[in-house]
Parts: sequence; C-alpha cells; structure tokens
Amino acid sequence: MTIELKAAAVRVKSPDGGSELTLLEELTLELTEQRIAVIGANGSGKSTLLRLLNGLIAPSSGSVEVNGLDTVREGAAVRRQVGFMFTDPLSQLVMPTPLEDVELSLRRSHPKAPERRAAALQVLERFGLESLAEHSVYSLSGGERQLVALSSVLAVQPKILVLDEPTTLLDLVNTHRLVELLAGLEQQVVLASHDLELACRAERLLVIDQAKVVYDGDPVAGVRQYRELALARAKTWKA
Ligand SMILES: Nc1ncnc2c1ncn2[C@@H]1O[C@H](COP(=O)(O)OP(=O)(O)OP(=O)(O)O)[C@@H](O)[C@H]1O
Repeated sequence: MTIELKAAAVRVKSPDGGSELTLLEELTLELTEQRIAVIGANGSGKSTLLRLLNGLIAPSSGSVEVNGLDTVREGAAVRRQVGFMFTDPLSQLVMPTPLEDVELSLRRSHPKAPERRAAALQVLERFGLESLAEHSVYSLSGGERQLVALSSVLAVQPKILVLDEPTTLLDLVNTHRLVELLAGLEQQVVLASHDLELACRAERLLVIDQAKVVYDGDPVAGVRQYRELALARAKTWKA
C-alpha cells in the first residue's frame, strides 16, 4: 500500500471571504507503513490530512495518490480502497439498524438479499455485535455505534482504513477491544488520535502543529516531543 502526497496543501477562503486560511501547508509524504498515527493539538490539521487520503477533501494544490490512483480524478476508485471512519459514528450510520447498515455496505459484493443478510450477520458476529443487530442505531451507546460504524466500513474489505479519533467515545474495555482489533487487521491503518498510548503502537508517527507536519518518525520520540510542545504552549496561555 502506498499513499503519496506530492506538495499537497489545503487552503480555504476565510469565513469573512477576505483572506485565505491554510488548513494544511504544502506536504510531501509517502506512507507505506502498516500502522501510522497522527497526533497534534485541537485544530492543528489532523482531520484535514486524513480527509485528503480518501478524497473527502481535494488538495488546493499538489496531489494525493493512493496506490497510484489520484484522489480527485479517480475519487470513487480511491474510496473503494480507503475505508474512512469518522469521529462521530452517526455521521456515517445511515440506516435504522446495525444489520441494515452493514447490509447497505455489502450491496455490491452480495447482490442477493438473503446472502447479504447472512454475510452482514457474520460481520456483526465478528465484532461481538450480533445481539444489537436489529436495535435502532439511536438506542445504541456512543461506543456501540462506533463499533457498528467500524464493522460497516470493514465489511467491504478496504485495503486501507483511515480512522479519525476512533477511541474518543469508547470506555476502557471497548478501547482495548478496538486496539486489539486494529492490531489484528491486515489493512494499512492511518489514524488520528489524542490517545498517546494508541499512537505509540504505530510504526510511524506524524505530529501536526499549526497546519504543518513538525515530526515524522519513531512514535515514542515523537510523543515525547509533542508533550514538550504542548507543555510549552500551555505555559504561555493566560486565563
Ligand atoms: N472548511 C473550513 N473552513 C474554514 N476553516 C476550517 C474548515 N475546515 C477546517 N477548518 C479549520 O482548520 C483547522 C484544522 O481543522 P482540523 O479539523 O483538521 O483539526 P484537527 O487537528 O483534526 O482538530 P481536532 O483535534 O480538534 O479534531 C481548524 O482550526 C478548523 O477550524
């Protein structure tokens, strides 16, 4: 798996329509590792970077390619390879129940309804969610919804999985479950998180600060640098 950013930058017009805001400064990167974590302060640009990876955001200049496919020109093909999990699972659970949501994901791979249902149930079983299959997604807890969203994304067997703060809504047990589950996946995984323990399990860490990648390398050293940066920032902040 190769994700390539070639001088990719994201700029938008500021809400007042005047100046231009840079959400991500020009970035050239080749991501080939199986486990990549992105950390950084609130508003630093993590989600912006992740959204570039499956074409949810187009670069304002430069390009992003996934296994040689351009995320703008070949967006649909890219999205078939790159599964994306949002921080808020309700932004991606579109069907009334977990079973129907996974069935929706499987509509291409399993065109016949009875087979689709059986396959969807198997997916939910794999995640220990079978007892919730026919519950309303609105009656599920935040963590349960997050696991359902993940099972829907993985149901189509993407080659790459991008997760935006996947443990934010999870309790400790479900965090451990998710961490183990991610560790066992064959997919390339790119995730943004404020969970520094989770970030340390990656092979490669990117630290983003004020729209710029300020560290790229070994996770343990990167987390140390990020802690120092955060501490220095906190000291300059006055209530
Ligand atoms: N469409 C937009 N127009 C203007 N500003 C935007 C737009 N999208 C994002 N931003 C701003 O860009 C910055 C980076 O946002 P981003 O969501 O990438 O941050 P983040 O690192 O994921 O933050 P968090 O940890 O809080 O989720 C933020 O200041 C955000 O307000």
